[in-house]
Amino acid sequence: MSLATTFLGVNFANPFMNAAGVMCQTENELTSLAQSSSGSLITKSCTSAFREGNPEPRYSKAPLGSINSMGLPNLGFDFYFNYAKNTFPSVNVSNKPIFFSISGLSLEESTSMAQSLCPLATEGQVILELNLSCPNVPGKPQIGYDMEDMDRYLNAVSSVYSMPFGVKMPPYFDFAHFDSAAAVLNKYDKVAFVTCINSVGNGLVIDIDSEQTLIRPKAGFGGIGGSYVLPTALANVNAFYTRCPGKKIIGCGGVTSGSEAFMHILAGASLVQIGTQLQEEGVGVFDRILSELRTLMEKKGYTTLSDFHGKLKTL
Ligand SMILES: CC(C)(C)CCc1c(C(=O)O)[nH]c(=O)[nH]c1=O
Repeated sequence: MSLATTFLGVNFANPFMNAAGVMCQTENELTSLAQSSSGSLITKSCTSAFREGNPEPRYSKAPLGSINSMGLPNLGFDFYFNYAKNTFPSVNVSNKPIFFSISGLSLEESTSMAQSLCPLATEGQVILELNLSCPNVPGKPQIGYDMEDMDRYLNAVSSVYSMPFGVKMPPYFDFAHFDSAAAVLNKYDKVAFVTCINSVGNGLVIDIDSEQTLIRPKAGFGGIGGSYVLPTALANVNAFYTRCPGKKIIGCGGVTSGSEAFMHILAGASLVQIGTQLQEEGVGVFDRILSELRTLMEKKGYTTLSDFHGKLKTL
């Protein structure tokens, strides 16, 4: 029985990692992930400069998951670049790969960061995940929801970034959108993987006792994660798995146990990110979910991930 897998030519001891944004903003958090049982890790989406982010409370647990409007708090590109280049190798006791998330506030900022990151990627030290939920100009929807802007973004990054990279996609809910988003991604061979999904945007969770919102920013509106989003996450994983045959899929959304991880892999995910459950449970979640997935595979007679990867059956 092995949970090992190869992704973009790199060996992973297991398919699990954190979702960008969760437990990956500071050096201590990143090192805690580096020394956890995860197969890999990813940094908090960064901007060029340090960002304070939104006023707290900006994250809250909710009955079936979580809500957040963090506002992109991060220590700035240089911090994560130096962490990946200099600090990570010294704390990476299990030689696990590290992903690097970028979310510039403009096409120019993201392109500039990608260009600066490229040397580290060519040395095989990082894998870029470009966050397409990044903000657009006010009045326009996030990049992932504007196909022309997404095309321009990928064209700009591809022209300065010489290595394969991936994109973090917002959730889609309409077959016309699965089709049009996949059509844009399939124009770029350098887009080697697609991470589905980011949080389901602008939900509203209400506390009935206080009659208040749970978070302060945006009048309580925020991205929804956790069990609430599992069916949408699985649909997006499978929709892009079938529409982008030349690309790998990373699944993210609603993974709280080995069962949901199994579903993501069955739907087409090669790696699986854990967000809300990691935030709530801590890094022990990786040990628990690894054990649960092993037990489930044993019960089903599977010995490797490829025995069931992408093999979802329809009726
Ligand atoms: C939502 C943005 C602030 C534009 C990007 C960062 C981000 C955040 C965040 O930092 O608020 N939260 C998420 O659930 N997903 C994200 O991609």
